[in-house]
Amino acid sequence: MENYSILEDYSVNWSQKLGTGINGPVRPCTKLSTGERFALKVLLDKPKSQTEVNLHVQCSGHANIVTVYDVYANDVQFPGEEYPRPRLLMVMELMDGGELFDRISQKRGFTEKQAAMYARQIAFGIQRCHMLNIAHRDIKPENLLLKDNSEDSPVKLTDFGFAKVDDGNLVTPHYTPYYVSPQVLEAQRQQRREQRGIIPTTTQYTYDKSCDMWSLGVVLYIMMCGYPPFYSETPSKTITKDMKRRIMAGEYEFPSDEWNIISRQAKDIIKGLLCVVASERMNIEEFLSHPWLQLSTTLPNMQLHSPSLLLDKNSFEAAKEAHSRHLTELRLPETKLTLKPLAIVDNPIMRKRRIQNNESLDNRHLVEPPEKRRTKNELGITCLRDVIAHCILPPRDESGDDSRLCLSVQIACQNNNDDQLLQRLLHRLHWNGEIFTQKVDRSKLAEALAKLVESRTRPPSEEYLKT
Ligand SMILES: Nc1ncnc2c1ncn2[C@@H]1O[C@H](COP(=O)(O)OP(=O)(O)OP(=O)(O)O)[C@@H](O)[C@H]1O
Repeated sequence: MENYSILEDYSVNWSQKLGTGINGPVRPCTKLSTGERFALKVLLDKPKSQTEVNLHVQCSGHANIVTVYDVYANDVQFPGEEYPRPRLLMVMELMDGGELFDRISQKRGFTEKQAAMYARQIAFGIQRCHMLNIAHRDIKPENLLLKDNSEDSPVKLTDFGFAKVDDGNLVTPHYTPYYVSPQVLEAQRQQRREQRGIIPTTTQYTYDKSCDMWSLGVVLYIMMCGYPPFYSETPSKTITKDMKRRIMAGEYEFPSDEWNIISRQAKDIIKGLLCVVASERMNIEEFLSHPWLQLSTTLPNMQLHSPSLLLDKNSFEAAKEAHSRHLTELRLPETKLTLKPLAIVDNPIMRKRRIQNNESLDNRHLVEPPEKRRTKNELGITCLRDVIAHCILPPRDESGDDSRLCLSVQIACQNNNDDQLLQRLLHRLHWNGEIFTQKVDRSKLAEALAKLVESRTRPPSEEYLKT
């Protein structure tokens, strides 16, 4: 990143726009030393933009990702502004060919084979991101640009404004049941509970990479037929309730008017992508090795209907808008609330419930009935699992220290207060009852707790049952 003025290296055409997004126009610029033309994206210098630039730079340098050449941190004052503001100026390769779908709409004789060629290129771009453990999270027609106006121009992925390092992805093939670590199973178990909405947990999980695959499915579907898989009967710019229900239920069709000329393999690959259950959705490697993408395969040479249908600007705009909204919803889990375990909640409703359950303070000295002890044990285990999950997938907004982990351990201790094994294993990891006095090895902690949970959840042996 350079701190000196961009104008020492480039001349910027501030009045021309190559395109406009939420961050304002992308403008053309020319390198002074070579006369070469580039595209300039200007972002307010904020943490979110720094992440965008960072992740884009990391993924850059691949044939199917728009290359970032230079980044400048300059104070820039635009007309109407009272003072210059710190901005990041990202110099990217110039994509002169426009958006992929605009090109397709102009094509005569667009075939399945050509669609497969584009799909492969988009997938290579996604593969690059996923290999770096980066989820793009905004794969949509507007972010698929063509290098130039030639027939064989490559398509490239751009706009890393929603990209993030995907540290919570549990659905890649590395987690096949045979190789899965207990920690991952633990986290998956918790995630399933969370998805069913049964028990609120303190940890968040994401399926970001698999969201990219879903989006790829939508893009591919549109490329094949010209309309989106999930649409509302009355075209609207927002995502309707009915559309949402269909998306959630994975209800889409291959209407015969457009799809009867399309191969079974193409439909098969789309089904693999538009699979509602994220863990069963095709991942990028599976996608790229699918027979439909092996260009040696003989694909129907029929002219697809998509170009003519994409020409209907109104319905295409509505489809793009709806897909964008769905992407926003897919990204929403980040803002989920975190809730306290029930055991430590102390509010009037909980107090009343406890009294109704004969758990009032007066009764505390009484020996608890066995089923209540079992519930207590379950609660203790849940808290231990919360700690394990915290170690494996720390909450996104966790600060650099262990304070939230310590809180989670304290809660687990309170709910497992008669467990000597727990006390001993924590002691070995330098737990003083409140904090870890040395930097704790989270994977060791998770592993030790997983063993403890396992020992407490193992069914009684047959021998024991006989007595
Ligand atoms: N490298 C490029 N070369 C040519 N045009 C570009 C380039 N990058 C972006 N554009 C054009 O500018 C538009 C906006 O770019 P981009 O999507 O990166 O901006 P954004 O402000 O993040 O937009 P969004 O609203 O999609 O999040 C693109 O849709 C495209 O038309």
